[in-house]
Amino acid sequence: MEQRYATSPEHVPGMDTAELRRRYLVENLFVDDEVASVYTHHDRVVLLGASPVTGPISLPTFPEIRSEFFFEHREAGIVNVGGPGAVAVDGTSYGLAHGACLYIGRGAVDVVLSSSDPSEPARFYLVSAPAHTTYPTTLVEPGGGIVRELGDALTSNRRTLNQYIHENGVRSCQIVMGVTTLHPGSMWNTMPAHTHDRRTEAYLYFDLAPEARIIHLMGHPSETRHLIVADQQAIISPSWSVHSGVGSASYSFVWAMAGENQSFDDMDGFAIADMR
Ligand SMILES: O=C(O)C(=O)C[C@H](O)C(=O)CO
Ligand SMILES: [Zn+2]
Repeated sequence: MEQRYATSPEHVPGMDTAELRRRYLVENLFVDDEVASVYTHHDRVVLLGASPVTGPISLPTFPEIRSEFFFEHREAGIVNVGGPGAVAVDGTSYGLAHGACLYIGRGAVDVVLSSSDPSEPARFYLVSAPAHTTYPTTLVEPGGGIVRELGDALTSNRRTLNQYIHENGVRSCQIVMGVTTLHPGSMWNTMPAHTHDRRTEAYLYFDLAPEARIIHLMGHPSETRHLIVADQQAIISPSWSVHSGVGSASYSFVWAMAGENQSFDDMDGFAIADMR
């Protein structure tokens, strides 16, 4: 499991492109028949990617989390960004279509990930945080949860948010998770941008054409930097960082948060005119 220690906004101005990418961009989450994992010390969030091709993958535990099994002290949300697949949790199988979300509560022992068709493998993206109690493992179908329409075609930011795991829906200890899909012709996500100093957030961009890229903005609003991001790559966004992007083609992204509270609207917005 790759370890990424926490950073502060004062570190960012001194970083070159390679260091920004090494600290905040997760490039290779999906390797056939493997589990890739990154532990960020921002709110102790774990990002994990699994792509079962030749057979099912049993979710391992990792020495870095000092747990007998992965969910001994943790919970997670999983979104499938690949072909259809299934996740079996202690013997109960949940089918995950492309874009579906599964919440797995603390205490699940045996988690097995599989693809329905090896020629179109599932790609399971998992975001996990420490959990103090157990909530029921629950599946949300693509397009489910609370739906919010934001932005306007005239400002190229019309988008639909599906809130899957949140305080008024599928319950969790810390994880808040959903998917945002840009409408045709709209390219800007999360603009106007915001921070939420009480939560770390991670984005995973998906359904982006292979040759297309996202220009993702990060950093303190008064000192932003950008990352050029390809399909199925993730961003770690510390609590002090804006997280917003513009695509060179249409795309969706999984957003997930953990931290002090689960209040989606607890954010501090910034007009673009005030950003640097
Ligand atoms: O398009 C958006 O705006 C988002 O999806 C915003 C994220 O959900 C987010 O940043 C939540 O804090
Ligand atoms: Zn946010």
